[in-house]
Amino acid sequence: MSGPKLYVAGNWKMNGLRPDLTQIQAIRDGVASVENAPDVTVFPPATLLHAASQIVEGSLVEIGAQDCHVGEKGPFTGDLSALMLKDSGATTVILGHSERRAEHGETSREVRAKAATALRAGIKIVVCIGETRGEHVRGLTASVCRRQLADSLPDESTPETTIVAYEPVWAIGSGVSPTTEQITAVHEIVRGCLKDRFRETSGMRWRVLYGGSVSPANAASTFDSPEVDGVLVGGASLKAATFLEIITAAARASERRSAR
Ligand SMILES: O=C(CO)COP(=O)(O)O
Repeated sequence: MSGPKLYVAGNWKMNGLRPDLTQIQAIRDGVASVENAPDVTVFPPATLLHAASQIVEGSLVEIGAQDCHVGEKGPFTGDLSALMLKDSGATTVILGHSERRAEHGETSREVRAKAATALRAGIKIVVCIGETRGEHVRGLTASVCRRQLADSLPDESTPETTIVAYEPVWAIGSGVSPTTEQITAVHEIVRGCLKDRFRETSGMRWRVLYGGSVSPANAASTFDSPEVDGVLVGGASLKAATFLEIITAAARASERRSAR
């Protein structure tokens, strides 16, 4: 299988104070000793971006941010621009996370505009999509994901700059996750949309991540799906030891894949 290199992302959400930077150090050092390590990006809160970026400088680990403003600069009190994030050392930004869609009323249209701004600023993007429990139960998963993807991704997206994360809202922080087959089915839909939209032959160059209650206990089975190019981890990324177990599971999975 010759897909992209596996990718493990840790979304710290609104967690982390300066003493927690030791976790970033431990992740950096741990990744350096994992053979066939995946690409790893940690997304701490904005207050830690600069310090975290300095810690990972010259290492295999990158630092990302969790949101940006749609504008480049101006009178937007309390907001952060993509250029500011880049200036603090972030290489990537998560956009359209379901927590922002739900709590800040972010629409896919806004996500797409933010994504275009981030790409113009030279920042990579992780665009999140995923259905709610109600939509899942009503059999709307495929249509919701298709629509969110179409509306959230800017035309400027490329496989090098853009990652899609499928995060079913009902799986986030719940300890419940879809079966590997369910994840595979949605990722196939996502890849099909990417293939059609960007006129590619297979869609296999794009990274499609799974997120939602990923843990050391289920990471290996998640990577059993050849459609999974990586994971977006919330709670289990806060402690380096736990996050490194997931990173190691990704490394073993990439070895199994290349042996096929
Ligand atoms: O929302 C998530 C990552 O962006 C997933 O969070 P949990 O891993 O805590 O379920």
